[in-house]
Amino acid sequence: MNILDKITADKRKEVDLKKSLIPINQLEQSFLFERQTISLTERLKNSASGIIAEHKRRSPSKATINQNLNVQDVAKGYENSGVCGMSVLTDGKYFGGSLDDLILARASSNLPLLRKEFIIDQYQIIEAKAYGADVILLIAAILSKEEIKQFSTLAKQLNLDVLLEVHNEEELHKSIMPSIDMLGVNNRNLKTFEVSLDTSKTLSEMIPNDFVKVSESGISTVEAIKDLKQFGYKGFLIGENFMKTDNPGESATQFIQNLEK
Ligand SMILES: O=P(O)(O)OC[C@@H](O)[C@@H](O)c1c[nH]c2ccccc12
Repeated sequence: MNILDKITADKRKEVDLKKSLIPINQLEQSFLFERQTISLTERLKNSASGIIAEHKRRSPSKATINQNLNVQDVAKGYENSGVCGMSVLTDGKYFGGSLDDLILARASSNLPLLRKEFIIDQYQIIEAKAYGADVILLIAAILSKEEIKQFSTLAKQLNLDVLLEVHNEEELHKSIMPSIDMLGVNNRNLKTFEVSLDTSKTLSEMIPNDFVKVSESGISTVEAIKDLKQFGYKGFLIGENFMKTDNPGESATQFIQNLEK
């Protein structure tokens, strides 16, 4: 079993348990369920920097990135830095995140928020909305074409944007459909953790122009962004490079200043 198989097997158990504890109609009563969502896709189209900054304490590939920060401070810092959006890991077991992180980020910033989660059930999409997300992530490697269609259609009905993540050509081909807003290419192979920005570069020309292209993972320099922009990328998802510092918001501020020079 590779790590992605393990994560999804655990996730199924977690979601089944949650479903038995908190029914969907209870989630729909959250006051955040009625909130007007903000489109990350539109922001990225009109942004010079295109940075989406992530809150990530740890990951299967890195045991500790930063455990000492307060998610509200991170969210405020990111907002002040001028990033386009924030990604919040909500997986507990492998990434040390939670839905509380999402709600706290919502309470302390007006950025479009991406729920960074391994979505394998429609329940998690309703949950994302109930906890204040604006965008969901769908990972092609763990979903069938039919699931991608169903899940993205539900997200659109809830006014959530959809970022569909791929890592290779096969995943890309099964994912291209009108209910997707953004196509993210993960430079990290989630099965082996190998990282290469060449993945974004190679897949870029196969992505139709009507999707906003996002390059994810392993980005740590402004040069990398300038390079990826030549391949049509509009969005850049950065986690560790900011989170490994004492002040991620300040790091993002400096990064964006350097990008604009
Ligand atoms: O910390 P990095 O290398 O900048 O990566 C951020 C983000 O792309 C990464 O956390 C990520 C991309 N896709 C995912 C899917 C699940 C969990 C995490 C991820």
